[in-house]
Amino acid sequence: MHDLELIQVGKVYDDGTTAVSNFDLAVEKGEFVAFLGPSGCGKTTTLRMIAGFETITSGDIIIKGRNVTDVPPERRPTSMIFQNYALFPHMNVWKNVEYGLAVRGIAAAERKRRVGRILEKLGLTDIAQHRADRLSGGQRQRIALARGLVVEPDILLLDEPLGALDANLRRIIQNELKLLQTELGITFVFVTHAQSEALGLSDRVVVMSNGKVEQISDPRELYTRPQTPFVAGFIGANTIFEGTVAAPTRAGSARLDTPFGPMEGVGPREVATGGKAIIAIPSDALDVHPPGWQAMAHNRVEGTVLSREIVGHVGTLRVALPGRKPVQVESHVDRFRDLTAREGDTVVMSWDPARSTVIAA
Ligand SMILES: Nc1ncnc2c1ncn2[C@@H]1O[C@H](COP(=O)(O)OP(=O)(O)OP(=O)(O)O)[C@@H](O)[C@H]1O
Repeated sequence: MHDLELIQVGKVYDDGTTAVSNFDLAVEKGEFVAFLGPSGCGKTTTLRMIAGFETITSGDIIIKGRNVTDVPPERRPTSMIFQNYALFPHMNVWKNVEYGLAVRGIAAAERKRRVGRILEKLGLTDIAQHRADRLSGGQRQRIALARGLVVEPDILLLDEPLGALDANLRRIIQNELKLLQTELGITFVFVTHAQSEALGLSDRVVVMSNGKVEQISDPRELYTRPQTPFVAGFIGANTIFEGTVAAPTRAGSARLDTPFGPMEGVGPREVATGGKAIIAIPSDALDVHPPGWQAMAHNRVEGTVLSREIVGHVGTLRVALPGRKPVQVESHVDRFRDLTAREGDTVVMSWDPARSTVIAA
């Protein structure tokens, strides 16, 4: 049995805005799933529908085998943590964390036991008597987390919980969050528009655009095998060429005719001969050679070096091609050492067909 299932879930707001359509997802117990996508794509709406704060217009939401579509938020086995934490400013930390238990009618002795335990787990015991509005962003975030966890939910829903923190604190709390999730074995559903956060923390990422699911994959597959043009453009730093499918050359791969010559890549999805398609190449899959390099007749593109930069361990080369935006090659600095090309030089870029993906456009 899944912890959470969304079956063809849709949401049309009263003013006619379609926020989410045909959303299908099944989440295992203990999984960490992130909803990732640009602003307005429907992430928060979906999370709020799971929590029960928003009604759904179509489909069903099943939690642990039970259809909760008509169950109010306080009777769902979920807890939600908001970006602004929504703490009671005048109450102390203990009271903030205890509140949800009191609302649920949990007896005083049990409340004391649970609050004490969760404050200890999150390192908040020493500030239990401090007022919430006198605390730092990191402390407030932990209190919000304690408040969500103290009710012992099956599913913790987190809406951009780290959005208000500075980069350093964000990293620290990301680590804590991941450790806590692994330790408690609770299912986490996390909304973010920060790609690194989604890819770094989750077991699976749901990429959304315009209220629709584009792809549900583990982070690695999202990087290496985008399934839609949107994902290819949104995740990582892919170079994308447009073309027409010349022939599915062999099982699982396809060849495209493009303005930059023939290109071959893995085509995990059905792509019809003669149809429009794109090929996506991760920036670190590109090899750079001197002009005149001819070892491959396909998957080779010639351009002019615009810039060459090394920051830490990463080398970046920007290469201009006629009639399109520059191509970015990223690589570990070691691979750049032997590269003599400088600004203005002609280079040939090539890549292994197995590392590029053909997607129907
Ligand atoms: N109460 C509402 N009434 C009408 N439209 C709404 C309402 N809330 C959200 N929307 C619209 O629904 C769409 C999805 O919004 P939602 O907040 O779910 O997106 P999001 O991906 O979470 O965005 P963000 O990252 O900016 O929070 C948007 O077009 C938004 O304007």
